Amino acid sequence: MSEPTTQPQDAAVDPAPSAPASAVTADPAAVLTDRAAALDSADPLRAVRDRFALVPDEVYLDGNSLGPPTTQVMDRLSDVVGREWGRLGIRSWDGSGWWTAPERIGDRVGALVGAAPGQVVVGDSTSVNVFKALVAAVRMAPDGRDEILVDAATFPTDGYIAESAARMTGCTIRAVAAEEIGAAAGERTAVALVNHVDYRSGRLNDLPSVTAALHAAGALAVWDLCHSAGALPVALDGDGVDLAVGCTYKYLNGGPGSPAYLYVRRDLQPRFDSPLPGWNSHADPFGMAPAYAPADGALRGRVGTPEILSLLALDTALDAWDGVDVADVRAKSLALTDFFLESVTALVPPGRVETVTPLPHAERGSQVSLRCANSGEVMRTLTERGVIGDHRSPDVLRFGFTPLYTRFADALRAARVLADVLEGTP
Ligand SMILES: Cc1ncc(COP(=O)(O)O)c(C=O)c1O
Ligand SMILES: Nc1c(O)cccc1C(=O)C[C@H](N)C(=O)O
Repeated sequence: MSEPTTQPQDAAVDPAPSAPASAVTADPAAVLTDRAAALDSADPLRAVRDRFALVPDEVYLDGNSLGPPTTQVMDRLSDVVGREWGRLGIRSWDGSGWWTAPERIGDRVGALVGAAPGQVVVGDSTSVNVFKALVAAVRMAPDGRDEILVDAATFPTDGYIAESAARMTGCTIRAVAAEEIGAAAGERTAVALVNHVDYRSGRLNDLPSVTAALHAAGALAVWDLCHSAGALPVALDGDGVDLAVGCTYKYLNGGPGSPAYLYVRRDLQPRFDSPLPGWNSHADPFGMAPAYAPADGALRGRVGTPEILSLLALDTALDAWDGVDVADVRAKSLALTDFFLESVTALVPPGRVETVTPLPHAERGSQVSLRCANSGEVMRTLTERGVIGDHRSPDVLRFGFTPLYTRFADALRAARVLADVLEGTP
C-alpha cells in the first residue's frame, strides 16, 4: 500500500500554512498541534460550531452520512408539536404555513445549490426523487431516445431505481464511469444520472463539463447532490442542470430521514410529467377532482402529504447557514482534508493506509476515504475511542469533514487516534 501524499493541487485555495523551516526537526506531532491551533484561530467559520449540539469530547466525522442536530431544533420541534399541532391542530396547514413548507424550504435549499426560487421542492426520499426525475426526463426526451446512462460507481439505490425506471419506460440502461458519461452519451441517450460526489471515494465529478457534454449529445442531466450540497458550491442554474436530487440529513443537518429534494429547471417545469402525480401536485388539490391536472412550477414534484415534523426540523437546521458563505465552506473543507491527510502521513505507520480520495482539489469532495486492512474492526475501535467515521465495504474507512463544526484540532485528533489504533492492530 502506498502512503498518502498530500500535495495541495489547487492554487486557487490556500493550503494549510506549512511548518516553518526551524520546525522541520521538531516533534511532528507537536508541530501539527501548533498548526491546528493556528488554523482554528484563523478560521472565519469557527463561531458557527456553537450552532450545533455536539457530544463533548467526541470527534464527529460522519456528517456526510448523518449530520448532528443544531442547538435550536429541540425548541422548534417542541413548539411545532405543542402549539402548532397540539393547539392549532388542523388549522396549522394554512395558519402555520405547513401546506406551502415544501416549496418555501425548497427555496432555502435552492439557495445553497445555486437555484433561484421556484425550482426546488422538498419531500420524499432521495430514492423516490431519483425515480420522479428519471422517468420525467425520459418522458421529456425526444422520440427515439431510449437509453439511460448511470454512474457506474453510484450509491446503490440510484442504480436500482434507474434500472426499474428503465424497465418501466422501455429504455435500456448502461453503467459508465462518471468521468466518461459525457463522451458515452449518444443519439439514443435520453438522460444520464450522475453523482456529484462519489459516496465511497469522495471523488468530485465535473458537473459543468459533464452536463455540457450531455447537452451537446441531446441528452438530459440528472445530478445526485447528496454528498455535495452544503459541502461545496453547486451552481445548478449557472451550469444549466436539468434535474437534480439530494438528501438533507447529511451536510444540511435535517435529521434522520429528513425529506429529500427535487430540482426541476424552470423552463422544463411545464414539461415535467410526474410518474407519481399525487394530489399534492394537483392544480387544485382541495377540488378533489377525479382527473389529474398538474399545478404549475416546482410543486409538480410533490406527491402526498408533506413530512411536516422533519421538514420543520430541516427548516430550523438551515438557520445554521445564516451569514455563511459557501466559498468559505469550500476553502475550509479543502484545508481540513489536506491537513488530515498530512497528519495521517506524518503519524500513521507507513504502508497501513492508502488514500482513495483524489488529491487534486478539483476532484475532491469533503471526505477522506482511506483503504485499510480490517477496516470494519479499525472503525469500531476508532468509534470506541471517540472518533466517529464510518466503514464502507469491503475495505474503506470514511471520514467526512463538515466545515461548519469540524475543527483542525479534530482532524489531528482523528489522525492521532487512527495511528494509535493501527499501531495496535495487526
Ligand atoms: C448518493 C446517494 N444517493 C442516495 C442516497 C439514498 O437516499 P435515501 O435513503 O434518502 O433514499 C444516499 C444515501 O443514503 C446517497 O449517498
Ligand atoms: N441514509 C442512511 C440511513 O438511512 C442509514 C445509514 C446510513 C445512511 C446513509 O446516508 C448512507 C450514505 N448515503 C452513504 O454515503 O453511505
